[in-house]
Amino acid sequence: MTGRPQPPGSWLRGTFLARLDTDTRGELLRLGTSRTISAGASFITQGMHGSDVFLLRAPTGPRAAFAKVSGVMANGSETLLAIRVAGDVVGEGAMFHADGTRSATVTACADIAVQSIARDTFLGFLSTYPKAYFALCALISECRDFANRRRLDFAAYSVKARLARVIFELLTVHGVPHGHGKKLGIELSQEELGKLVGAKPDSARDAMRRLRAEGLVQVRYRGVSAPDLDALLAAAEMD
Ligand SMILES: Nc1ncnc2c1ncn2[C@@H]1O[C@@H]2COP(=O)(O)O[C@H]2[C@H]1O
Repeated sequence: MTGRPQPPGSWLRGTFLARLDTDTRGELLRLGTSRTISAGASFITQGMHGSDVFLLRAPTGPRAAFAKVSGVMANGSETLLAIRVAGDVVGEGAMFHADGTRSATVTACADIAVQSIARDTFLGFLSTYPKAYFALCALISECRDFANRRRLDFAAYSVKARLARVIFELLTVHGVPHGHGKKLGIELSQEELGKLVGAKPDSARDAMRRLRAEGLVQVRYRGVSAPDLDALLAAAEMD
C-alpha cells in the first residue's frame, strides 16, 4: 500500500499519461478522436466486441474525471472492479484478447472527455514507443495487484477492515490533502465502496457507520476523508 511517484505536468500520479515523457505523451494525444461522455453513461460494455482503446481526458464539468470498471454476473449481481481516473487508459483488454471481447463495463462517473484510438493505431504507437508499452504493462500489472489484494482481503478480513484497507489505498493513490489527513478526490458512495470489497449494501453501511463512529473516516455526500491516515492504517491491519 505505498504511494506512487509524483506525475510530471498536470496528469494524476500513477496514470498512464503521467508515466510518459512529454514528447511521447504529445504523440499519443494527437491520435484518435475526442468526445464527451456524460456522467452515468457506459462507453465499454462487458461481453461486447470492441477494438478501440480509450484515454480518459479532462473533466468537462466541475467534478473530477473518473470512471468505474464493473463486472456483472449472470444472476445480476454487480461488482466494482476498479476506479480509473483522467490520464488512465481503458479498453486495452480487448486489444490483447484474441476474440476482442470486453472483460468489464466502464461507466463515466462525471462528464468526461474521452479519446478513442483504434486498436491498430494504438498498437502502432506502442511499437514506436517501447517505453509506453512498458508503462502500459506496469499499469496492467498494478491493476492485477489491486484486484489480488481485494481477493486476499476478502478471504482474510471483516467488511470493516476490508473497507478501511481499500479506503486507505484509494486515499494513498487518489487522495488530496485535507486537514491533517486526506480526502478522496473522487466521489464514491458507501454502496460503491462496498462493491469494491465484495460487501452487500447493508454490511457496507454498517461497517462504514462503525468506521465513522471510531473517527477513522468522515463521509460527506459521497466524499470520503480520513483525518488520520496512520489510525486508518492501524484499523486496516487489525481484525
Ligand atoms: N481489474 C481491473 N482493473 C482495472 N481495469 C480493468 C479491470 N478489469 C477490466 N478493466 C478495464 O475494463 C476494460 C473493459 O474492456 P477491455 O477488456 O477492453 O479492457 C478492460 C480494462 O481496460
